Amino acid sequence: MTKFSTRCVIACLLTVGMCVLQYNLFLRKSFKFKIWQQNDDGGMQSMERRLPSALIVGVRKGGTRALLDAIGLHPKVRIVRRETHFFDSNYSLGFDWYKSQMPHVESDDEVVIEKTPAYFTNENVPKRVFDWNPDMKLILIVRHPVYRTISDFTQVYYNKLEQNKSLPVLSIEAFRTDDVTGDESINMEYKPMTNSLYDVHISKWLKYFKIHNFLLVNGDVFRANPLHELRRVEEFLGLERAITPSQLVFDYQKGFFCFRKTTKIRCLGESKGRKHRSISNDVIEKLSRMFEEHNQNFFQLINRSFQWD
Ligand SMILES: Nc1ncnc2c1ncn2[C@@H]1O[C@H](COP(=O)(O)OS(=O)(=O)O)[C@@H](OP(=O)(O)O)[C@H]1O
Repeated sequence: MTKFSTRCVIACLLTVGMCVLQYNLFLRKSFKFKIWQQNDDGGMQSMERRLPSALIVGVRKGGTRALLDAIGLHPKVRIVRRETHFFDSNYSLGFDWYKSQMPHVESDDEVVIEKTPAYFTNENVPKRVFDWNPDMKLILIVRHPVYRTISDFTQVYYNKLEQNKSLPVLSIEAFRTDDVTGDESINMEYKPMTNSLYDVHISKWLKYFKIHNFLLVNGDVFRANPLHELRRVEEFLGLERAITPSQLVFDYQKGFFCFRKTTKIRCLGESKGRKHRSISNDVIEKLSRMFEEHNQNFFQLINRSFQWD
């Protein structure tokens, strides 16, 4: 190659390099200084991640997954698909790790939201969340405690079945009998039962947060009429009403609502809404009696009541 053509190649490369640099600077300026990269579809995707400003903290089997998916229909909401378990199990991994789990955001008015139902019942979580962000928006979706317990028990039952372990019987696991008095009480070592003692768990949160940090979502109403509760969530998150009835599609076969973001309709997986283990009326009545006092305490703590008769 002659000296002249080498110079030409170098000049061309420099020009292309300058153009790429200018283009990047232009993108950063016009997209509020965020770093963008090309995604698989050829479009541009922001590389910025942001920690959540709202958490769905529970309750387990309350409808947390459906609520997360449904609020994710809102154009200004970015959801964290997997349960990060950051504030309970993965805290030692640090906030950089937590941030790496977050979705990409494109504008400052987007709300990032995460759900890990184990947060509600873990003793360490309230203080950790409060120390990090005392203004955190906390969403708690609760459900009739008796049916939540049966749902939790059903999940545990099928997990054990899959692992070829011995299968539990709810009436044996749920209660304890006092050797002296013969009185029966809740087995405080059995999680499907203790997870339903909402008063016990919310008390631990209220040592740090005020009740107005919480939005209480009625899981039984949400399941039958999601939009009713979604409007409350939109308001709580400071968002405009944007989720439309046409995005909530009832699937008659499943007996649940599915969610339409673009053209695709997404229903929840097999482990949600599966047939519950059959429980006798006697056991259901006993469960109701045992939860009654806890429910009343819970209503006092949250200044609201639910129809859980
Ligand atoms: N739209 C829609 N689709 C499917 N399932 C729905 C929906 N809305 C509410 N639910 C109820 O959600 C219950 C599961 O709750 P979670 O998602 O919180 O469970 S988990 O704790 O994450 O395992 C699940 O409980 P079970 O019916 O007992 O399985 C459902 O009743």
